[in-house]
Amino acid sequence: MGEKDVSAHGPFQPQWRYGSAGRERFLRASQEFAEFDDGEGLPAPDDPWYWPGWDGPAHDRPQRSSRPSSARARQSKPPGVGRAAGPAFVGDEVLGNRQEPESRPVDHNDFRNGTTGQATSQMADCVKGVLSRINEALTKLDQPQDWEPVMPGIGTPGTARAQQAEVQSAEAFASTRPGPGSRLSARGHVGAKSPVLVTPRSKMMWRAARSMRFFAHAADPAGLLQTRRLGPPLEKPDAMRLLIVWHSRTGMAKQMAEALYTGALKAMQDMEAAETDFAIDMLRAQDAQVSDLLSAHGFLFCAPENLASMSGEMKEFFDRCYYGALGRLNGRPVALAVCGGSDGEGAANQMARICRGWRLKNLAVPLILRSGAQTPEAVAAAKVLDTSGTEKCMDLGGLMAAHMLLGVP
Ligand SMILES: Cc1cc2nc3c(=O)[nH]c(=O)nc-3n(C[C@H](O)[C@H](O)[C@H](O)COP(=O)(O)O)c2cc1C
Repeated sequence: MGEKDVSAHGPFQPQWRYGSAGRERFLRASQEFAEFDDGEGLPAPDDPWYWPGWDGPAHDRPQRSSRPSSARARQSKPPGVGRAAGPAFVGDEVLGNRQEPESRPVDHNDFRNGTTGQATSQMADCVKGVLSRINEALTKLDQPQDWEPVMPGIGTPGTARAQQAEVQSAEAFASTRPGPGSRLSARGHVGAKSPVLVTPRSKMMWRAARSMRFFAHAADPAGLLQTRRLGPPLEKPDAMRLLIVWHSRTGMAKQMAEALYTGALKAMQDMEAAETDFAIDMLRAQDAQVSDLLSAHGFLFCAPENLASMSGEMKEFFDRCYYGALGRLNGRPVALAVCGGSDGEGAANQMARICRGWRLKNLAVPLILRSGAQTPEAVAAAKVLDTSGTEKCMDLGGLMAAHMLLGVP
């Protein structure tokens, strides 16, 4: 069978499948459609919305039958009213924007007025109402810092307020965290200098960080495994470091630590080591952190004996840092200096045992100096380190510095 020759049938002719009755129905439907779509709102030839092929402007066309169409009958509209008078969209009904056709301004070229503009302002009012109701509910619930409805463009109910609430909640959280971690307060998150845009994403990130801190806090509530440096960055971060940690109540151990420092510095100068190559950090026990231990290559611990033990503050330093540094200091050199009234062995043994736990290499037997204080008055009095004691401490400090600078294994 050959290919069908469509040209043989001439131009396209609609085939009325249902005969004259079907054709009648089609024409009636077409007319109803034209009636429904026609009206005052139709474009004129000089209208930018007018396009060629349209069957001319409304006034050129024959008047339609005044018989209301079935569509109009359903909508109970007055006859002769065009499309613009009908409900523009369902939002009009919802927002109560329905107006009588005569009073309703229609300008298809100006979307700021007429249907679109009115509906938009109505919607904005509606949203504002919803936001104010949310605010009201939150105030009743007394948790405004957890939810802050913000809608840009139609009035932001206080970005500054949201920031303030966030800072408050963060500070409240930070204040509940004991230990060194509390210094990492919310100030780092919401800085006072730079403005912070509170967005859903920033809130999400902040809450995620808070959750992580919460779980970290739950896993290590006392901060015993805290290794991050708190405070200013290290000076000379690339240098070899000698760390002197000390505590003193009446001044003797402090002078011993200073003599240790002087001796180490002198050895460094004698060996012509550059300042950039060798750093000596002297920290009071309460200020020393795990990060200080980890960044040091050698240690001098100096403390008095109190009640046959090392002093409480020195013990607190070891307690606080022991597990955070455990296994990370192996093989580094250490030397101990202790002062006592008549003894000092107990404190020296305790510190030496801790250093063994850290697997530090003991460079010398503990230096123990005795002040001879026996009475309460003598114990409470300020101490002065004599020349002999100073020299011994300087020798120990110099020994440690030389050992480190020579790189003795
Ligand atoms: C509460 C207290 C307890 C002390 N217990 C001892 C002790 O058990 N054995 C000892 O030899 N000296 C003891 N002393 C004396 C101090 O160790 C001594 O005065 C030391 O020089 C103090 O060092 P500092 O000046 O650095 O604080 C004690 C002192 C105080 C205040």
